[in-house]
Amino acid sequence: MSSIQEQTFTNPFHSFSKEAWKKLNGTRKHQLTPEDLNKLRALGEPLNMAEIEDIYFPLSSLIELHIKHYRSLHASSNEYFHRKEKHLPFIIGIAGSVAVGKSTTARVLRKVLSLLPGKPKVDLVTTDGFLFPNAELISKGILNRKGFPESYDTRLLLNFLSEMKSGNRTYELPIYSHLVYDIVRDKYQTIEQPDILIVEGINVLQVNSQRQVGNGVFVSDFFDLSIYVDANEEDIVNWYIERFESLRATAFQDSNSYFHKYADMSKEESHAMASAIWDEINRPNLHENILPTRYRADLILLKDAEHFVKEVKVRRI
Ligand SMILES: Nc1ncnc2c1ncn2[C@@H]1O[C@H](COP(=O)(O)OP(=O)(O)O)[C@@H](O)[C@H]1O
Ligand SMILES: CC(C)(COP(=O)(O)O)[C@@H](O)C(=O)NCCC(=O)O
Repeated sequence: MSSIQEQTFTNPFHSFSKEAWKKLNGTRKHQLTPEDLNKLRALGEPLNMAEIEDIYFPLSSLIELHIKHYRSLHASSNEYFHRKEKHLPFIIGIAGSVAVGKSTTARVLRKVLSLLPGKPKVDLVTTDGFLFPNAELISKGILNRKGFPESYDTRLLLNFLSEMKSGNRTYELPIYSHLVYDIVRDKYQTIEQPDILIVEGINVLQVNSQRQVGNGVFVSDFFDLSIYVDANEEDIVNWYIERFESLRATAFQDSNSYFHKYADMSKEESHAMASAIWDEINRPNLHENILPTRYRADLILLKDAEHFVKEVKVRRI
């Protein structure tokens, strides 16, 4: 008998080229305006209507199938247990590297899913709100480990998700500001009775370090569907460095920005600084904690060097 290390696994994913994927769209057509598109776009990401129609409309139709199945199972189990419980939110997890564009994927999905029949209420939560405040990271000596598993209050994240899946559907969550690079004091995001909840963050498919806080329960145990946003690492580093330079010229000029001290750097200095942050923090985190979670997802969106999805991998069911 071969050992686990020697065994090869059959690929459980079905791969679709962009061309094949967009043909799945069927007849679904949503109404999105140019203003909608502007609101969805993030710095440095050339999102366009074709990407939404070719990638996200078919994706929303697929998710609609999963939601129908989920609701029908809920109705059947209500009948079986002689209960009349209200449906619980359908929870979607979105993972991937820093700077890969998870937040844009999450925003676009929220928009297209909210246009589905019945106009479901879709809420979006980013796990940066579950980072410990800087003061706490500093006192633990781990400010330079921001984004690593130990920098998150995973217990709170698990508590939030288990409340959502227990029917307690209103919850106040902390908010993280990328501008001040910290949790915002005395400000909260209220999550109230969503039909669909999207949870986006680098850590959402991780299993190891959460063992001691979750009684063997992991964040992804609460997901009904999970997506990993993937790209070549070389492209992700370039996006990170280019974004840092664009932010230097814009957001860092704001005296409230944590990075304001870098506002007057030359382009070369800003490239060197972004590279150093990438090498010290984000690259090790990608290799140690994020990439190893990729094949735990139900669906992988693989992007090309221009940020457009070129391939979709779907776990066979
Ligand atoms: N230092 C910063 N100042 C202001 N905004 C930032 C900063 N760093 C990242 N952002 C913004 O925060 C959002 C999340 O970025 P990130 O966590 O890298 O995830 P992703 O790129 O996968 O969405 C992006 O829209 C990005 O433009
Ligand atoms: C807040 C982050 C950990 C990313 O969280 P995400 O919302 O992508 O889950 C990241 O943007 C970050 O701040 N990393 C630390 C190093 C850096 O400044 O890039």
